[in-house]
Amino acid sequence: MKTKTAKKTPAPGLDWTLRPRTAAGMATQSVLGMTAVSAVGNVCEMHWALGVGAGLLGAAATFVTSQRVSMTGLYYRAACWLGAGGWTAWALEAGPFHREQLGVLALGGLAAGLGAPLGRAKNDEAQQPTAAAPGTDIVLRQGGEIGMRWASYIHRVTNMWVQVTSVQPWPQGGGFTLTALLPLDGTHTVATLKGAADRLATVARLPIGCGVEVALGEHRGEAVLRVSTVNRMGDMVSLPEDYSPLSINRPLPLGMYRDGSPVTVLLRELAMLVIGARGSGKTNLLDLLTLLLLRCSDTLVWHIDMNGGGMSQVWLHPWIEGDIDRPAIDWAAPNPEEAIQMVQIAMNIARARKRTGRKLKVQADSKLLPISPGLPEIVIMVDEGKSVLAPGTRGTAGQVGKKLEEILDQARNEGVNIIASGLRATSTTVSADFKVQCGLKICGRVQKESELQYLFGWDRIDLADIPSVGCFFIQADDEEAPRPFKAAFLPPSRMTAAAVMLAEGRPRLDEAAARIGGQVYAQRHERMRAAFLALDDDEDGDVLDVEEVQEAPRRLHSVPAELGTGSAGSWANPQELRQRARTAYTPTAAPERVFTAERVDRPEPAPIRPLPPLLTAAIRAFGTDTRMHSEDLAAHLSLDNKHRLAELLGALEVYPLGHAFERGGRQRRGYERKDLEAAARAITEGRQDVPDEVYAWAS
Ligand SMILES: Nc1ncnc2c1ncn2[C@@H]1O[C@H](COP(=O)(O)OP(=O)(O)OP(=O)(O)O)[C@@H](O)[C@H]1O
Repeated sequence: MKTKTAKKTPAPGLDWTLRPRTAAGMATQSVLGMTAVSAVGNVCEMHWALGVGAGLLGAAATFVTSQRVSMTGLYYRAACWLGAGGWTAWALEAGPFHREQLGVLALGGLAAGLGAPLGRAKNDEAQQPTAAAPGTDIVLRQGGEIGMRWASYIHRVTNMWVQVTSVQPWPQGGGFTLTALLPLDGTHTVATLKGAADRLATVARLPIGCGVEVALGEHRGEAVLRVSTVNRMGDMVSLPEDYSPLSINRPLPLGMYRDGSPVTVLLRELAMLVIGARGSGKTNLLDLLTLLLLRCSDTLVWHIDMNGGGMSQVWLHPWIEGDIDRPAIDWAAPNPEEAIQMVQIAMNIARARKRTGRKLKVQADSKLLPISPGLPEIVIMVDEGKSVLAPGTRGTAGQVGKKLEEILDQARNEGVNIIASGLRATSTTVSADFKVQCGLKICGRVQKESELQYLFGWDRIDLADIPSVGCFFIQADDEEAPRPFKAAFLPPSRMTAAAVMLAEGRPRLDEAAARIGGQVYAQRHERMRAAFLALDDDEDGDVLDVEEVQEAPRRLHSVPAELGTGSAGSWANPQELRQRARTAYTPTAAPERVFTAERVDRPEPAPIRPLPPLLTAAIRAFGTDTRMHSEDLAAHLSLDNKHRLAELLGALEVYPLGHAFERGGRQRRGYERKDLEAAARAITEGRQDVPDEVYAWAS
């Protein structure tokens, strides 16, 4: 009786090509070919020199055209050509089919056949057919045992037999990428495999945090499966200490996929929606996005967080404390009144740019308004969006929500974009329209799997793929399955240091837009300072007073290790951790006040030490370059000469590079930007003293 499987297995077709399959076949074909050529040559009375010429030509061509062949292989191939040429010349001269000639030919053919492995190209071996899956006709040309096993899993789950063409282990281990050809009968598409990804992970018994990601290969009949076999989602992805300029026109790095490749987002083109329950790592992700946008020399960051401006506080801290003159966040709205003014002005700016941007687009031959430091993008980041994004929200918050939808609809091209975040993804927290307008969707742990389905419009997503805090799914294309990734971790101390270093160099709103903003925009910093200082007063009163701060270290000892500095790999379910933290923090003296885990998780930032103006000016002088000659830097800082520069920077333990480098056609010694940035960090973190003479420098 024929089984269903047998019906689906493609019948092997006849192969009419003359390509030899084995070494013996190749030797036999060559011997027969030479015999035939010499017979025809004798009939046509060809000169014996033709045989010699063909042999020499073939040997020479071997050295020129052979790829991935070892030296021994090249000599082997050349020897075959010379042997064949010599024998053919002999046969042309003496006439074919003498007994000695045929004997020599047979011996030569045997020797060539035995030596064939020497001449094989380096990956030929891998292309040899390996064993077929038991009971099937499939031939796994590559992929070996793993490929066979996965072809069998795929068959078990989808009832289709694929041909695995390669299995490539990931460079850093922890999984492999498998490429497979789908059956030629057209009964299945890559979508079948996409829909079966979580079942495949189950059948393969992959560990928690591991899974299968399916993508289209080089053509419609090829599928690529990224299979993770070691849970790397618990690893900490640390952020390189780099504050060099970026651009909103280029992809920005957010973290790492399971296969170790970077996750990047192109925010010039797409709005973003970030969803995650409390404790999912959403705040860290928003902080990371803020940092990346602050590094963009062509982007202004506007924050809306109507729940007390929490998203902006650490970033504004050095400015509120008077350590820097300009806030890193260009505009922060901690209440609905400020937020509505912000979104109205943003929309007005977009409308004006629509009218005036035509020429710029034509000049730049671009459909999108060309964004640059002189015409910056405005990115409005909205945290805890439920209060504004939920359909039916009334009052000022509701108006803010409507305006944000309008911006999403109409302003992206004109360089006004939105990153919104919320705790839940349901039809009552984020409207379907808003969701659709956000081309980039990111979701961390949420209360229900149905929220993932609502957000991504994708049926089979498993929360087991994002097992720990800081893990998210990302989707930039509704047709593609969301991919799990681990966000890079940004410690709060790095945020304050970055705010100090980046604030001064932030771009300014273009004049036309600033005019539209009028007095409301011009006076935003006064209102921000007053609003955030008022929030400080509220918080101090409600949450933590001085005695409690002194009490806190004693209570901290009872916090579960996972919430301290323990390794990320050991994190348990975030909800559970938060519950345990709450228990550990239940105060004995004042039961009505409960210190939440957030307090523990987000320690107060270290005190900021002002950066010497000399250093900030020097860092700015590099622009987008990484190195600068000493003479140029000294001139930029209006210093008498490079020796004075060396004295002042040397006092901050910043020294010129030990070798000369080329800039502007000249080879000179000079400084590296990252050394100056490291000194700035050391100063803000209190590791480096600043002598008075360095502070005394004025531009
Ligand atoms: N990508 C990450 N890698 C490692 N640790 C992280 C990561 N993201 C967050 N954490 C840690 O997890 C804890 C919770 O993170 P975070 O505050 O970002 O969560 P949240 O979802 O915003 O929660 P809440 O809304 O309560 O603030 C923090 O202590 C933070 O140190």
